[in-house]
Amino acid sequence: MSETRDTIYADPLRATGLFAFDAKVAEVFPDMIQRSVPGYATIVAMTGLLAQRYASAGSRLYDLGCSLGASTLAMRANLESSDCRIVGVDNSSAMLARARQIIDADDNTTPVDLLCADLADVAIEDASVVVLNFTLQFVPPAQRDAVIARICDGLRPGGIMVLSEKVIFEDAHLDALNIDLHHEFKRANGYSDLEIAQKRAALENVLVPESLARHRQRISDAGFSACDVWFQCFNFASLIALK
Ligand SMILES: Nc1ncnc2c1ncn2[C@@H]1O[C@H](C[S@+](CC[C@H]([NH3+])C(=O)[O-])CC(=O)[O-])[C@@H](O)[C@H]1O
Ligand SMILES: O=C(O)C(=O)Cc1ccccc1
Repeated sequence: MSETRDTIYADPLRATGLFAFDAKVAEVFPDMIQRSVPGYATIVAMTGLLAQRYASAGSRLYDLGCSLGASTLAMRANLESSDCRIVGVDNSSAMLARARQIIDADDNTTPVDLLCADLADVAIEDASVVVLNFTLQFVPPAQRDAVIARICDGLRPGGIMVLSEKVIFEDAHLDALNIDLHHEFKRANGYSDLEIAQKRAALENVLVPESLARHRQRISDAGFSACDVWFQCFNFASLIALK
């Protein structure tokens, strides 16, 4: 299937207001995220391998902020444990409507429940794998401690959380360098300086990145026994946390 190209920020007249996961974004999302997030395809694919290793029989696997279900599909394709269910959660009805179509077209039979809800309100129960792939960065910072603590509480012992995020660097020079390298990555993927600047403005105070040290502290405070970065490219990183 050919992907619809993301031109949302190409025209100065069309750039209005804050970034939102509406129908226009849902339509171009696979192209947008692939051209905007270095390592995205690798992170999604490796999430499938992590799920294969950590899923336990009869447990639930959560994809929080599932968008079109990329991580859900990667986990579903790799699962070897019996009687698992995957629960995809997203608060964008436009994203979930498309996710439903994509998941129904997949011939794997592991059950997938899709919930249109705020991930902060969803019960996490009897989980072996919880994935937040570039989602916590959109949750208001004041809610983040409680979200990660509830995930830890809902995981079985031996379970895993995969947390992928845009991050900031404590050193101002490294921060500026990595932001610049990310913009170079977007330019190399065909985005113009105008598109990069307009999207950056739209994401201000909507996508709120934190440092890896902040994430590690929160994960430790929540009760996870171990955590570390398993992937990083510029200011995009993914951590695994073990219960
Ligand atoms: N509070 C919230 N509750 C539920 N969903 C939310 C919330 N806030 C934002 N979202 C949803 O989180 C998703 C973030 S995109 C995830 C990509 C996906 N994981 C992927 O691997 O393709 C990442 C990005 O676009 O940078 C969007 O679909 C939002 O609607
Ligand atoms: O495009 C960016 O600058 C990003 O930080 C990544 C991103 C990807 C998709 C939606 C929102 C942000």
